Amino acid sequence: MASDNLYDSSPVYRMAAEQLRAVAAAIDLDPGIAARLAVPKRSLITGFPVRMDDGATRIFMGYRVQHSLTSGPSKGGLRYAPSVDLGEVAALAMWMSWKCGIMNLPFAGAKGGITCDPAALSAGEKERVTRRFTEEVLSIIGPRVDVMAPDVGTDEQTMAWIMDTYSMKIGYAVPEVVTGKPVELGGCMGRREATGRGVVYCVRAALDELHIDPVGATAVVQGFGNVGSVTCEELNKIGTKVVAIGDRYGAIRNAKGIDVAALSRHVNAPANTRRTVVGFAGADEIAADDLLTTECTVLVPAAMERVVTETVAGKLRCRVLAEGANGPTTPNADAVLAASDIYIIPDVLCNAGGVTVSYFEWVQDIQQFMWSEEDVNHELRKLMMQAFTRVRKQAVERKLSNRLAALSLGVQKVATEKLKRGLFP
Ligand SMILES: NC(=O)C1=CN([C@@H]2O[C@H](COP(=O)(O)OP(=O)(O)OC[C@H]3O[C@@H](n4cnc5c(N)ncnc54)[C@H](OP(=O)(O)O)[C@@H]3O)[C@@H](O)[C@H]2O)C=CC1
Ligand SMILES: O=C(O)CCC(=O)C(=O)O
Repeated sequence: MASDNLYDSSPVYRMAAEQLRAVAAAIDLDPGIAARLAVPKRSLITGFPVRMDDGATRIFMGYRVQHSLTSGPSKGGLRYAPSVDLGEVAALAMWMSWKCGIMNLPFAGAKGGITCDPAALSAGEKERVTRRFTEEVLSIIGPRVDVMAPDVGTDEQTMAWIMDTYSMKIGYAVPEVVTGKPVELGGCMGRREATGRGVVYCVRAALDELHIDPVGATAVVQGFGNVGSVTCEELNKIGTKVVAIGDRYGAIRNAKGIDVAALSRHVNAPANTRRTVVGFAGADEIAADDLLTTECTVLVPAAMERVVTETVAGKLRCRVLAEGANGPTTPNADAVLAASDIYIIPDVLCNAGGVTVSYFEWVQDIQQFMWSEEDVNHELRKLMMQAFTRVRKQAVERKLSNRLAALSLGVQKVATEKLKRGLFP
């Protein structure tokens, strides 16, 4: 039977909806609330024209999905990638709601995206795409409505263009309309590093629980962008060697440990136009398909969704799966992993450092009082470890997997707020 839910054509959205059904069953969620939470509050779809460098006009598809507005302004990143569609963005928005709930942040979930390959756009084209998209979503964003941040394919510069476009419309500077912007424009110290730092705080806590010394442990990381590269640096700081890293173009391996600083220089070298890890002299190239199944203590997917499939799950050779990316593990893979001794740190907890420091940034911009990086990192660690403890307590007391425990805390918080506001008279 054809579905009347227009998000359902996306496998990523179906995966998020399946997770929600599993949580609803596990915590005996009110069916009316469960049905409400399964569908985003509102979505804006826009096809908009941009003049390209060669003079041609190209139409881009952009999306902003606000999963909920119950808990405060909606919050979540903006993604530029070829895979972007309505369903992917809706799933990511739903996950943001649960993530903000787990972290006790006064936000609801949102996400946005533009279908494009950012590597194929010039800086000027990217700026025009960003500014035009901002104009298109102007009526549904704002510091008290919906606050964007970076995600795959976007960065501090993208946020600066959004802030500028919005501020020009309002007539004065509104730094709190986005987070993850340059520090010079009201950005927060440590926001760029926050997601990777949070991942490694969680890894450290998991290794402690498993009585594994991080010194001498090994890691494999998929993705060497914002989250992946900082995760590698932070893993090195706790004594864990990164033995394999991959990106869109391939993967590399060095059993003695990859020199992360040298790899960053290789990736950012002007001659490396694809900014890829491939070709790095300090490691051997391996088949991209072999990356996730390389033997290691900690595996960190930090790229895209649904990479740990049922087949891959059966071949994993790690002790800890730390989900830096959103949605890297499919529900079928979860079923396989449940029968293994792999310790999963689920995405909605593991990568929550980014939105947590975004919250600090929003607070600082509103108060016009900026914190030191030391204060930011101290508060980040405190909130991440409190959430980690809450999730583990829920898992142990309710006999749930870490994923169901984390999701159930997030879902329950949003559901309680909805019920208290009296949406079901
Ligand atoms: N930025 C943030 O603060 C947060 C990000 N996340 C999540 O973390 C993940 C990574 O985001 P972020 O680091 O910001 O994004 P970036 O754009 O900075 O980096 C993405 C990385 O993933 C790689 N990649 C893209 N597609 C593939 C693929 N098909 N196979 C292998 N590698 C691929 C990219 O390679 P290449 O450069 O070759 O394209 C790049 O190395 C996403 O799931 C995002 O939603 C979660 C919380 C916060
Ligand atoms: O920092 C933010 O507001 C959102 C980060 C994000 O997009 C995510 O956690 O997936």
